[in-house]
Amino acid sequence: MIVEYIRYRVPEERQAAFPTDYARAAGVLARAPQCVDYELSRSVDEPACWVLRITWTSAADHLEGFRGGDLFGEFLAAVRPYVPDIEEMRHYEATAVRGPGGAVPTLHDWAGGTAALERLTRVFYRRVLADDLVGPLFAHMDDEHPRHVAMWLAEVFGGPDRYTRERGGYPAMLGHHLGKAITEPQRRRWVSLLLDSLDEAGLPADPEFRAAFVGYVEWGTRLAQTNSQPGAAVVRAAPVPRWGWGVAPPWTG
Ligand code: HEM
Repeated sequence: MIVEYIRYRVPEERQAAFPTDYARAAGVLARAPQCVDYELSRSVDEPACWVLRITWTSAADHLEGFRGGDLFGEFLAAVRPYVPDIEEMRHYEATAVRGPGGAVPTLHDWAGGTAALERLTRVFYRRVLADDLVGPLFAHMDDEHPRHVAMWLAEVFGGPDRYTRERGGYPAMLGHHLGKAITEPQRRRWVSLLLDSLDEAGLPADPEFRAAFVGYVEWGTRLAQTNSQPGAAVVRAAPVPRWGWGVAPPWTG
């Protein structure tokens, strides 16, 4: 993906029409398969200055696919009056310097920290061991297993990266599932036992937290199940995933 920034300084006489014309152009971007997303912002310090950010699937897709395609004529018709007002038009590549700020709590902190996740996994594995369908898979598990899984969840949910530093990170976690041949009924039981444990462990019950939690667990268990099949083609090295709030950040009233 590549990000294009277009900076405009729009003279007084064209400022009123600019947002309306760009709303028309945005309708074209919304239909363009090369466009991932876009955002137009206006400067509060200098209201004549506007910045349009467009994320394209690639620079070539923008320059050849979009500009050479059927939609470009319609796009250009909407923005042509403002071409002389462009001060900068460049493609930028994202760097590793990125991440969420402190304004939105991590799922780890919202859950109550690592202590809350340890409470959850203690309750969960008690239920797991008593379960006829998944219990036998865990018959030989270590006493520390619940704490290790809490450590994994803590890292995934934006807490300390202790599973990576102390337990071998993603490759180690993958290794625990290889060859286990987890079935779909077993995966589903694992998920429902974990979800049933949330209330008993006293984790937050707000819709946003529970939706994010379910999203991760559904994703993670499907990967674990796929990777556990004999002969599965697995991704052997990867960082521990980091899971966020998705489209519904925490409701703070
Ligand atoms: C989000 C999904 C999952 C996560 C985050 C997860 C996490 C983990 C972690 C971190 C370990 C290693 C613990 C350690 O370092 O000691 C592990 C081991 C294991 N997991 Fe999972 N797991 C998931 C899904 C599943 C599912 C769906 C099953 C089966 C129904 C399963 C069965 C096992 C088994 C059998 C082990 C090894 C137990 C032993 O040591 O004997 N996991 N899991």
